[in-house]
Amino acid sequence: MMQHRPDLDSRARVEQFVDAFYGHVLNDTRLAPLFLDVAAIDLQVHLPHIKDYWSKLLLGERAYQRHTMNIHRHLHGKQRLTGADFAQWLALFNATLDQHFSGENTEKARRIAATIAANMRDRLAEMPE
Ligand code: HEM
Repeated sequence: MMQHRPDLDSRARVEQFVDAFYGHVLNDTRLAPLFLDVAAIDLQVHLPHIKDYWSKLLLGERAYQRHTMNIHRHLHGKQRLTGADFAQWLALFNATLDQHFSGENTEKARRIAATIAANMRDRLAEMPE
């Protein structure tokens, strides 16, 4: 029997999703070093921003007001983000959704992530070496 999976329809669900997604990302041999070595993020600071970000996009919360593109430009300046990096990021994002969530907002999250990832990848690719 197909297990019932909840939708990303509350702050608590979005937080669960982000924690599960980062569980994958921070164990991924391609992506983990970008977070832990290149950017050397403090998870206690970073994760609340990511939770605010997805709560804004999926639930219309207003807390997130930061310039995500500039943050990735800065990262890209330290170590170039490749098409393969973006493909892996998106694969883990979708795999996390497949495992735990389903429904309208879950599908919306897939569409938004794919659009923003492609846009970010293309804009960064235009940056001079
Ligand atoms: C190759 C793919 C990606 C990698 C390796 C990556 C990596 C990172 C890293 C290392 C940071 C922390 C930067 C810092 O604080 O110095 C960050 C921040 C962030 N990323 Fe990404 N990212 C990727 C794609 C994306 C995409 C596609 C999105 C959105 C759909 C996204 C959303 C964010 C957000 C919201 C922040 C938080 C910025 C803040 O307000 O502090 N990232 N990312």
